[in-house]
Amino acid sequence: MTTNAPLIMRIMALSINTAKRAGVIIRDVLKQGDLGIVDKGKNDPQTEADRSAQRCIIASLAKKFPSIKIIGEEGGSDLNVCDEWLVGELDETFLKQDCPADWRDAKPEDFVIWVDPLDGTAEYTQGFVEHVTVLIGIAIKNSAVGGIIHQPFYQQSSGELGRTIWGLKGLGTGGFTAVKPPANEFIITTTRSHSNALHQKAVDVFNASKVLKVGGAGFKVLQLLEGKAHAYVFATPGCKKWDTCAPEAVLEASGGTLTNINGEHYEYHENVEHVNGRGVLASVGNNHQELVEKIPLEVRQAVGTKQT
Ligand SMILES: Nc1ncnc2c1ncn2[C@@H]1O[C@H](COP(=O)(O)O)[C@@H](OP(=O)(O)O)[C@H]1O
Ligand SMILES: [Mg+2]
Ligand SMILES: [Mg+2]
Ligand SMILES: [Mg+2]
Repeated sequence: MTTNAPLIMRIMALSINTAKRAGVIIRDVLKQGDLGIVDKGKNDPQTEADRSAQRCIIASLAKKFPSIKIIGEEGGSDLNVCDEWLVGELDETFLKQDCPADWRDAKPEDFVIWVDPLDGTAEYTQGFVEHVTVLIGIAIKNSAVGGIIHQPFYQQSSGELGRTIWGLKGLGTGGFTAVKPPANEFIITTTRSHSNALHQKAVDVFNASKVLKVGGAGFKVLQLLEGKAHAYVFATPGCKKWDTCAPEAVLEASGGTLTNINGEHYEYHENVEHVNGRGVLASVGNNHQELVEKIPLEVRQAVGTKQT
C-alpha cells in the first residue's frame, strides 16, 4: 500500500514526519542555549536551528526521492547527517487517504519542494517562539499544491508540544480546526520585523479594526485559518518562495487565497526568482479581488519592480 501510493502522497507523508523531526531539533537548539546566530543581511538572521533543521529535512527527502528538485532557504547543505536526523518513515494516517485525480500521475520532474526549515527566525532569537514554524511546500508544474506547516512550540491541550498542519489541493487540510474570522470586524495580520513606509500605507487603506504584528509567513497564514484575522498584508518584497509555497497550498486547500498584492499567483518552478517581488496578500473570505482593489494602484505599482 505504502509503496504503491502516488508520489505526491508519499512526499506529503514523509514531509509530515520530517517537519516534526526538524521541530525537535529547533527545540533542542533553544534548550541547549547557544543559537549560533549569523547575519545573512539586514534583519535576516540565521541560527544553528535553521542550519540543522534544513540538513535534517533535505537529507531525509533527498534520500527517499533522489530525483526530485529540493530548494532550501539556507542554500546548499551538507547532507551527510547522523542516522537520528534521517527520517524514512511515512505518516501512515495521511497515506490512507485518496490522492486527488489531478496529481495522481505527476512525475518526479514535475515537482519542486520548497523548504523553509525555520520560518520566523527573528522571532525565535527574540523569544517569540510561538511564531516559529517549519515549512515544506510542494509545487507541481509551477503551482503550490501541497504544504506542511509544523509549529514546534504549540502547546496542545494534551500537554504534547508541537502540532503539524497539512494541506493538499483537492483533498483538504488536517491537523487543525478551521474557524471563520468574526463577521463584524476586519483584522489584518502583518510583519513585525520587516515593515516600511510603503507597506504601512497599504495596511492603512484597509482601516482595519485591529492590526496583528507577528513573525513568519506560516504563522500569519495559520492566523487566517484559525479565524484570528481576515487578511495577511505584506506590501513589500522580502519574503521568498520557501516562505509562501507551503502556506499558499494549505490556505488554498482550505478555500482561501494567497497571491501577490496585485492578486496574481506566484510561480514555483525551479528557475523562478526566489524573492516574492510584489509582496503577499492572503485572505480567507471570498472577496480577495475586492481587497486587491482597495490598495491604490500607485501603491501596488510601487511595490517591487519585477513580476515573478
Ligand atoms: N526584507 C526582508 N529581508 C529578508 N527576509 C525577509 C524580508 N521580509 C520578509 N522576509 C522573510 O520572510 C519571512 C516572513 O517575514 P515577516 O515575519 O517579516 O513577515 C521571514 O522568513 P525567515 O524567518 O524564514 O527568514 C523573513 O526573514
Ligand atoms: Mg531566514
Ligand atoms: Mg521564512
Ligand atoms: Mg527561514
